[in-house]
Amino acid sequence: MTRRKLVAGNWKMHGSLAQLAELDAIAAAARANPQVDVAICPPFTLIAAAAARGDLTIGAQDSHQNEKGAHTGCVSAPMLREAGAKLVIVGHSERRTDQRESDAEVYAKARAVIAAGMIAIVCVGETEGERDAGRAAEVVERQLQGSIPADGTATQLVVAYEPVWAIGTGRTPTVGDVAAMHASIRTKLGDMLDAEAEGVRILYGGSVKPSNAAELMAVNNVDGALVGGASLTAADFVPIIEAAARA
Ligand SMILES: O=C[C@H](O)COP(=O)(O)O
Repeated sequence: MTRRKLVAGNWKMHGSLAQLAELDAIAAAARANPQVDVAICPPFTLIAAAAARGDLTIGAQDSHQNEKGAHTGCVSAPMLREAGAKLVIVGHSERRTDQRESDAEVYAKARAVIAAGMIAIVCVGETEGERDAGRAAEVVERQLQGSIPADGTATQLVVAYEPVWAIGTGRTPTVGDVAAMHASIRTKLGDMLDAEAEGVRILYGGSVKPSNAAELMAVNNVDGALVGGASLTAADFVPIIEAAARA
């Protein structure tokens, strides 16, 4: 099956109204490479302004699992959609660590995002210690089992494999390790989602740069990238979009 590649930028806790100027060149690259889906996920405060700027797909980095309620400081999926978000990252390893999010919470958040009519990008990935102990595949399988809503459709569900030790470090797994993990994720999705699994895009994330994007995007079952640091400027992000378009 042919899956459209998705290149999503996660700005994390970076950015400002002034930095939204970067989106113009990113949007131009998205228009020039229509075979690739492109998105930027800025902080909550910038979503509405980013979405109002033009036709680039804008996402969020987290969502609460409830539609509304007494949850000070939180933002719900319907609120994100109203602000202009079309997709939401859930279960990023930084939230699993910093906010101690469990698989069950990530599952509930993914369901809320899908129920609000958006795409959920569910993140999974092992720590360095887990990989060194030979437990990477087992850890990722457990995260998938606990975090992925089995009632989702392929069009509203994306998985991002992000080895924690590769995030922001400049280190990446070998192409062979990426291929093995993405194949194992595809198999697990098949067990959970039956035929729907073939359409689910599996992104690779963790130190994706212009210099390594082409080889990563060419790996079997790599359907795009979730990019952190290199998504902050058009100069770095556009070549990654172009590499995905060529893959
Ligand atoms: O969500 C993005 C990832 O955490 C990757 O971040 P990075 O590209 O800065 O390593």
